[in-house]
Amino acid sequence: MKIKNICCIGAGYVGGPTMAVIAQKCPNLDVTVVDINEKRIAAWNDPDVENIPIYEPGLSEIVKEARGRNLFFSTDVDTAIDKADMIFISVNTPTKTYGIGKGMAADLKWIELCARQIAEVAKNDKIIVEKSTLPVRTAAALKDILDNTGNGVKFQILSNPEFLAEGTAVEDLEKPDRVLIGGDIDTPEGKEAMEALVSIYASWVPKENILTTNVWSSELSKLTANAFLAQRVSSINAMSELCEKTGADVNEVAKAVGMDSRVGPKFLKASVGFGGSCFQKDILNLVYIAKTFGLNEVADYWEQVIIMNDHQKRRFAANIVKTLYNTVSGKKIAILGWAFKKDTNDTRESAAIYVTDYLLNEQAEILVYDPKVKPEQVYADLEYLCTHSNEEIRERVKVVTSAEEACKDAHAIAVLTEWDEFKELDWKEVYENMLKPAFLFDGRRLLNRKVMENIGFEFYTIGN
Ligand SMILES: NC(=O)C1=CN([C@@H]2O[C@H](COP(=O)(O)OP(=O)(O)OC[C@H]3O[C@@H](n4cnc5c(N)ncnc54)[C@H](O)[C@@H]3O)[C@@H](O)[C@H]2O)C=CC1
Ligand SMILES: O=C(O)[C@H]1O[C@H](OP(=O)(O)OP(=O)(O)OC[C@H]2O[C@@H](n3ccc(=O)[nH]c3=O)[C@H](O)[C@@H]2O)[C@H](O)[C@@H](O)[C@@H]1O
Repeated sequence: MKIKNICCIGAGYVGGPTMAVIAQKCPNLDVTVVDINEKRIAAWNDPDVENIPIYEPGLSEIVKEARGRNLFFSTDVDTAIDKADMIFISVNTPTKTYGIGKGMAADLKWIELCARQIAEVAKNDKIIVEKSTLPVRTAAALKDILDNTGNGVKFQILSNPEFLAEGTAVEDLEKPDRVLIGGDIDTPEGKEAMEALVSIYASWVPKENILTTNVWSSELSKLTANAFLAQRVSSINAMSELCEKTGADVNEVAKAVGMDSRVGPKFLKASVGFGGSCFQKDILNLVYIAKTFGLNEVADYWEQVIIMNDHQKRRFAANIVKTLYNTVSGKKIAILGWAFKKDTNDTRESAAIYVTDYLLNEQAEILVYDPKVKPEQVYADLEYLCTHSNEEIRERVKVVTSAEEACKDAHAIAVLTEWDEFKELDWKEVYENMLKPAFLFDGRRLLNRKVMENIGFEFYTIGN
């Protein structure tokens, strides 16, 4: 099957970068990314490519090269569906906030809306690709909707989960460890659809890195991969607390453990807790799926990863309060970094939100600085928790434009995102402009204890 037109529904952190790279690598394909969010599409089309809505190193250059040539951004979803031979669904699948499965299951309403819209519009056979992260067996539900509400045209459903990490999206897309494609391996039409998608990726990914499986394995592999990664972070974070009690250093422990080739060195960095839009939501979803099958031990096992992560965020914040003589009421605390990791402007589930909320409960005055996050996002993140009134948040939280400004006259600093620029700060000057004793809490193991203590800081870090 020859694919000429591709459409992607959802111009977010996955749809945007993924389609930009496909368009760049396959100039013979026309790629249209559509979204119902007009502001987002306008930003993707902004003549100044630096204003595209997602910050990822290297992304603006790719968009500049491909946009208008064979990469298009539009709000006209129907036309894009109609034209496309292959449709990627890359819409959000957040945790449900209502009804059955509230707080655990994935909310699939946007996925279902896409399926119904595709069924209504499609006039010829199409390949539908699940790019969003979905519960295992979602492809069956999609097929049901498409086949029962469509115009009699044929749909092949593939699962092609995305493994990119934010901050390194372009690199991950250009050199993926693997591309996973699940499909109906038992029918010629299924195999043909899988081959069509394989041939797109094969334009730049070595064939041996393209893995094909049945559709259920592919869907479940994505949830499993995120659960394993998050579990490593929770495992090392659990050890960080023990290190603090025993005089061991978690970085040394991680290095010693990670040098075992069976364990490997990656994802063993102790931190204030993992954030990001997916780890928590995908594990909760896994827990929910296990529970629905009555697999309570399986569910409990994975839920512990989240429990440990919540504990890590809470104990970091509690340590600030305890160290500042058991009260932060009216004290200025500088929060350095709001994004959930460096090199992204994404703040979803960022540890900074929860640490700040905890400190607001204790009536602290908060000054936030992040090089890529806009003030409105900081306020929106805190307001979303509904634990403090909007007035209180705006009164107690100020978002400033430099780290120096945030730290001036502060009682304490908390480093919550590992931005490179925080390493390069003139810490001596920062120290001089703070109230004394000057407390510094490093939630990222970014700074050198000896150097900071020599400057004069009361220094606290994770796992040491
Ligand atoms: N953010 C990440 O790094 C990764 C995310 N994923 C998964 O990819 C999926 C998308 O995630 P993100 O891109 O981060 O989400 P996002 O929230 O940034 O983007 C989703 C977009 O879909 C649009 N949308 C929703 N319903 C629509 C509809 N019916 N028609 C047109 N547009 C619609 C929304 O307006 C939004 O702009 C999720 O399932 C997520 O779990 C997978 C790997 C990495
Ligand atoms: O499904 C997804 O959304 C994606 O989730 C993660 O990617 P992402 O959340 O973008 O970023 P990570 O690099 O995994 O970091 C997640 C969180 O864990 C933290 N982390 C990571 C690694 C580590 O050793 N320690 C640690 O605290 C990070 O600071 C961050 O807060 C996975 O790494 C991707 O493979 C996956 O595609």
